[in-house]
Amino acid sequence: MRFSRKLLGPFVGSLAKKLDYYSQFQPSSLTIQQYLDFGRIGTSANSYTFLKNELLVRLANIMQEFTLLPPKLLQMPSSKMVSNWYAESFEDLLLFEASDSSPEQVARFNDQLTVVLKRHAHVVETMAEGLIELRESDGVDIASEKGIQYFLDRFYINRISIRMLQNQHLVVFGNVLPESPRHVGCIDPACDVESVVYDAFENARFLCDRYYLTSPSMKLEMHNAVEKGKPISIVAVPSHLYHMMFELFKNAMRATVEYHGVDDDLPDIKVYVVKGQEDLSIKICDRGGGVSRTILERLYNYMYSTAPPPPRDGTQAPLAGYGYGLPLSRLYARYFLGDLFLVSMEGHGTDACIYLKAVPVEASEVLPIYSTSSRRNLTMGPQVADWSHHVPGQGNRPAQS
Ligand SMILES: Nc1ncnc2c1ncn2[C@@H]1O[C@H](COP(=O)(O)OP(=O)(O)OP(=O)(O)O)[C@@H](O)[C@H]1O
Repeated sequence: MRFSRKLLGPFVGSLAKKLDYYSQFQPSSLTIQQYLDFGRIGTSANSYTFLKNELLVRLANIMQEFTLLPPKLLQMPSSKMVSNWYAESFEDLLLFEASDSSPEQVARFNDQLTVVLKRHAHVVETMAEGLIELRESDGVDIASEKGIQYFLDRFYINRISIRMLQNQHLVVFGNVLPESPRHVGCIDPACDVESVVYDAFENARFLCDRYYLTSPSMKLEMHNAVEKGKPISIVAVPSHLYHMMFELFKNAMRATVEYHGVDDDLPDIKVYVVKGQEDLSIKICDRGGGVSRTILERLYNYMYSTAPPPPRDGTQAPLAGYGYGLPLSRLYARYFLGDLFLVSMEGHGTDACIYLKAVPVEASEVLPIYSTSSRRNLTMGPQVADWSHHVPGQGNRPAQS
């Protein structure tokens, strides 16, 4: 039975009850090693049994948080579309709740997963449109903006994790072909970091050349501190690493060309890749003029970009657009307990650093849990600052109660 969503709030009736039920459970974090082991020795029936429950749990946890977004944002056409997609997918997967794990059921489930993956393909852009619609219609107050920022980090990392589970199952046990015979699902047990770096650089350079008719070169240094002199490889999802590198290269190239001008000799982008016992570290250094500390704080904000907005008809792949490159890349890094941050010197350039866990048993999924604290953070107002400092241009104001 389909639940009617047109008349009431986002999630109503029996759907809301099922959401309440599944959101009581915490998502089960897996390590890359567990993904790998299961991909090698698991069976499709076991994978199906785990997934049909885990997907409902992960969806329910985030859908509950969705309902706590500012009502004005939930009323925007694009946000409504996204919430409908989630409700439809949750209902689609509920159909398998009580079913057995016969090969016919598993095949039906795999077909359903394909539909769900396709339905959610444009969630990021559509949610971004929802924010633009909100800004254009009404503006956003600081309390709401903080809550939205907190939600989007959780929403997108949840989405990354759900797609990981689905893709992994469909490649290992369904009809989707792996990228190479070496891959286990979407994981490469011997991901060649150098070739991912080159791939990302060349593709970013292609966009940069097309947009500015020039682009900086790259100087790459690799250092394997674990197996001296050997190429660096790690167990990783190459598409995630590629995504981060591509976004950081686009930013470094844009900053370099805009700071030096198209006619100048452009300074190289320097890249260092080091594999240690615990971390794989990558540093991308540009001389694109850097940013001030005030601006640096805002760069992970989903509502911040200095680039003109991308065309809405999708005609041309822009070099920069919604301002999602950095926040999303940081989520890809954090998803398996890595991190990404920028160090900048205004007037000179920026270093972007990525850290990934080099040991697959330590690379554990970071997943949002719907809880009292998440409810509070989503709905809380701005924090009252308890430090005294002079705000330029505002004079000395009486303390606010
Ligand atoms: N290396 C850098 N040097 C200087 N400024 C930077 C650098 N990296 C990012 N920025 C600034 O941060 C802003 C946000 O970057 P981000 O990658 O999140 O979004 P974007 O590049 O504007 O758009 P897109 O969504 O296409 O990535 C950029 O618009 C730019 O002003």
